[in-house]
Amino acid sequence: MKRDEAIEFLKYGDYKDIVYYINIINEKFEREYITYSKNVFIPLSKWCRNRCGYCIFREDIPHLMKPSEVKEILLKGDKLGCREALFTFGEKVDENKEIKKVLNSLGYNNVLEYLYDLEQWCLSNTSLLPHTNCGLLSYDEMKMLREVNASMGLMLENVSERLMKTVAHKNSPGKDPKKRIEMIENAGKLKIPFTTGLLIGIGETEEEIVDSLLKIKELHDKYGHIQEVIIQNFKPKKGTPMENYKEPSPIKMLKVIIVARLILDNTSIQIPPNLNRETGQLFLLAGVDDWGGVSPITKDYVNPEAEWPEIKKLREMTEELGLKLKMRLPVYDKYISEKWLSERVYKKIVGEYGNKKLS
Ligand SMILES: O=c1nc2n(C[C@H](O)[C@H](O)[C@H](O)CO)c3cc(O)ccc3cc-2c(=O)[nH]1
Ligand SMILES: C[C@H]1O[C@@H](n2cnc3c(N)ncnc32)[C@H](O)[C@@H]1O
Ligand code: MET
Ligand code: SF4
Repeated sequence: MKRDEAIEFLKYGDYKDIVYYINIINEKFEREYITYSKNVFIPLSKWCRNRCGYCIFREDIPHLMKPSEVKEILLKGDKLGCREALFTFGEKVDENKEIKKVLNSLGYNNVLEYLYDLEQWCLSNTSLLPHTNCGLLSYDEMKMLREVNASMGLMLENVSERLMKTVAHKNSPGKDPKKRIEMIENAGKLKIPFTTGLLIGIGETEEEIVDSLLKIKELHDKYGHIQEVIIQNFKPKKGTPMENYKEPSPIKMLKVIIVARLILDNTSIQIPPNLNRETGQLFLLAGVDDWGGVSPITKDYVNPEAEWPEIKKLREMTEELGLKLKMRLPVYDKYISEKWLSERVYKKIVGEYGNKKLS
């Protein structure tokens, strides 16, 4: 889909245009399965150097989870059949002096050394595979974490520089699209299976949505590492600067998903089911093929009000459309190879799941 056509459709497309494109999508993209990843969410620290206008996750208190707390969640998740350890936390939390002190007392110089140790422990002691999404990282930092991660992620959010001056990102230097694009590009150079995505409804224009998708496509064409793109709908949170902003309508989301599907070719498109309880099922009609991480024990700390549907419910929602629900690992099947994974993670996956079917 060309840029102009996509913008025109997002702005003026009516019900006939929507049906027209949905038909094209379903002729072109055959699907049998909709995937999800059974995970535990580990919010290592909620302090963050940024202050995004939409974020309820961030806390001023400089807190860091203890090793014992992290291990307890990992072991509990392991017992319940989870296969992903999602480490999502504030950006550059060791810029905070008190967090730095705690890290030093644990014997670490910085938070990524601590994270590496926890992820290493996770690989050695559980069947879970780490996925890190903690904001901006340098080339060398990602190179180090690649050893112990099955995949990593960073939301582009949007390619718009303009948003850096609005309530969404004016207090968040880490949301500068130049820096985010650089990190996604570095992940490609390092051959890290990568998750990125857009946050829809934070004051962006239709042009900016299309340009963000085209940028992700460009990076993927160059490196082949984007395993999935999350189309995340903004949900207003009480007490945040954007609490009175409207969330995107279901039709807006449907149109963005259509455009994403037609721009991104075969890259998976993820819709979080807890943020789209009523509408998620309809989005499958437009080419969504992944429900993302779903947890039986931990909440979505980024959207704490939005409960996870049970796997049983997710299966019903999927099967009603004649599709099948399939569990995946945090790394998509097509990236499970020595090219895309460290020796350690690759061997763990092949050894542990090689002859077993995930259900
Ligand atoms: O529970 C959540 N999981 C989130 N995840 C987890 C995601 O659903 C899975 O971890 C990946 O699909 C890997 O399996 C993210 C992962 C990223 O790399 C980037 C952004 C997100 C955003 C969220 C989120 O808001 N809530
Ligand atoms: C982890 C990811 O969660 C998203 N995120 C942060 N706050 C919100 C919100 N209020 N609604 C929906 N998504 C949000 C951002 O895109 C971030 O990168
Ligand atoms: N703080 C990181 C970011 O916004 C991780 C997700 S938000 C909790 O990129
Ligand atoms: S969305 Fe991420 S970067 Fe922004 S304030 Fe929240 S934790 Fe920090």
